[in-house]
Amino acid sequence: MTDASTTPPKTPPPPPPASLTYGSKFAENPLEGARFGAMARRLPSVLAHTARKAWEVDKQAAVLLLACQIFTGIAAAVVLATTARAMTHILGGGTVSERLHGALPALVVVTLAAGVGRMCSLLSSYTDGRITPLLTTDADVALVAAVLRVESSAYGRDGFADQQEAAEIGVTRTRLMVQDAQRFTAALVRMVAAGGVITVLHPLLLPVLLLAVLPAGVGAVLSARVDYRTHFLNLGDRNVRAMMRSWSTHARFGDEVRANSMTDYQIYWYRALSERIDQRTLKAVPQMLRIQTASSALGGFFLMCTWATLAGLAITGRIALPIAATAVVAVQTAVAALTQVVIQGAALFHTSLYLVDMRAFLDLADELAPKRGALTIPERIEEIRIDEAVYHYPGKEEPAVAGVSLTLRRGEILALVGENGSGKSTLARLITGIVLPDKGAVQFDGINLADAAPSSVWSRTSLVPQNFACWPLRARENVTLGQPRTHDDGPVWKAIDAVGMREEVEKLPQGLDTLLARELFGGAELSGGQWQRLVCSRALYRQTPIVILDEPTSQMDARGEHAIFQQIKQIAPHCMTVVVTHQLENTRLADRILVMDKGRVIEQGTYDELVHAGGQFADLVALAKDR
Ligand SMILES: Nc1ncnc2c1ncn2[C@@H]1O[C@H](COP(=O)(O)OP(=O)(O)OP(=O)(O)O)[C@@H](O)[C@H]1O
Repeated sequence: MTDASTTPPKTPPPPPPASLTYGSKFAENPLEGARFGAMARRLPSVLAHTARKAWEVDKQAAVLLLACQIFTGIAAAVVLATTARAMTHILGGGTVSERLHGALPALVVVTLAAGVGRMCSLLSSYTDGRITPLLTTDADVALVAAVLRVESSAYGRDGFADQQEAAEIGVTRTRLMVQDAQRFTAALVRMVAAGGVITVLHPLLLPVLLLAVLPAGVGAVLSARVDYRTHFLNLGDRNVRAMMRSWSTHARFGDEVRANSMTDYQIYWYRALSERIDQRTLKAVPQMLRIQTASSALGGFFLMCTWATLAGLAITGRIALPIAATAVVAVQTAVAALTQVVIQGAALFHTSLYLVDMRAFLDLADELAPKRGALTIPERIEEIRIDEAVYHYPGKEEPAVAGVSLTLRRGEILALVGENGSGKSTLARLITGIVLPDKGAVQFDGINLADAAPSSVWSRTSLVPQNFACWPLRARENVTLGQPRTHDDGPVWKAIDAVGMREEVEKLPQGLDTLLARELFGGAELSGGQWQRLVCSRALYRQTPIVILDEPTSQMDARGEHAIFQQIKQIAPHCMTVVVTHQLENTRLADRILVMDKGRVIEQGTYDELVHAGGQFADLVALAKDR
């Protein structure tokens, strides 16, 4: 028996993942309100786009694909027309052997034409196999390049991540683009051929036949709409789920997850989010069933009407028996082709929706690419000047940097200090030209960064960011990344020596050639501090006139930190150095310290001046000592 008063309270269940809904101008599903006609009108442009893309990546295969489509149509027409001739003989007068003998040439032609048709279909699959991987890579690379080229501020823009996720689906769908287009045009060509033959046999058959297939077309388009709507509603959740999956299953964060007993919650969270996505998907299933049942029933009814019309025409003697027999084959061919036209047309339309998302994202990325000037920053820079710079992050009311002015000269070391969120990293980003101020200006030797080519600006800067990437590349590339000079390892070792990492790198299984990713075959892993030293060595290797170090030694031991600050002193005369740090003792080496608060500079001076000034800096130094 348990005493209720001593039973520990039951832990409440964890909250479900936050429900993510669009609340922005991207909240509009482009399909809402789109009509059947508008969708049908889109198909030619999708076909033209596919053909253009196929032509760009493999001209030979594109021509072969086109030829196959034309020959498929010709073969289908020949099969049907020649079947009519064969039927005339088979159902005509004479003995069986005489009738067969008469029909033989036509039957040979039918067999040959059918063989050509089959051959064309095989060749089409072959060309699709040649074109599709190239097209997919093209789309994938275009997407990665577009994301890499946008202004950094775009990442924080409303809806950017979701639009990127939608575009990613577009890349996946590119795999189906050629196949859908090829199947659609093959069916269209077969349908035109069969339709032509049927019209020649009797003009009444074609309209009845069209009625039989139209419901399937409408059904397929409606299904595509339901499917896309589900996809659209799930977009935000899927985006977060993908991020969560990548973080929670990454080896690098494995310890944090386990030792903080996050595992069960993460699984619960992941499952809960997946179930929410599933619920939306499952909601669409009965809708799909209703659409398909209605379209099949209607289509079946009209098909019966077609057969009844044909029977009526034959019974009343308005078409001869051999013609009626040919019409049976032609109707069957046309029904199959028409069904394929509508199904493949809907599939193509469906794929086009995702391709439109991809195109829209690429256009957006284009729009968000730097629109700065083309001026070149000289190799040697004497002065950085910031005039009343203000910067707001998208969606934030308070500016992260609220009117900062400063001048930094060659040979100077500037330290930025202040409490969390005071705007130090943002000011460092402004100095590096990663973001441009909303108001005011940042100038390198009189050149406003808004007028300079970004690549020219960044070829003059080295940045050790607060959160750096541990690139799964070889040790050498981790130093030279962004500035590869692989013909000689001398400068690489010099940079590695400068951060005191030679021994560790030499001990790696393949030295500089070691892949720094434990999770990949043959890879090795560094400690947090060793990674940070390597990132600092990259900044030293670049030998640029501007060096920005945002908490560069936060993970280092005393020896590492000492080595880095020695290096900073050593390179300082040749460049302008900005160090963001919370280790106030380290600011002693700075020529000037800027103390930031709420995006403003509230104090500045040398260490000795500030420590005796009785301001925030002195307070922070006192707090650091009072531990
Ligand atoms: N990418 C971002 N998007 C939106 N707001 C941001 C972003 N980065 C920073 N901020 C906001 O800008 C303000 C200044 O941030 P910043 O990173 O410059 O501060 P900091 O002084 O470097 O802080 P810390 O000492 O914690 O590194 C903060 O209020 C922060 O929330």
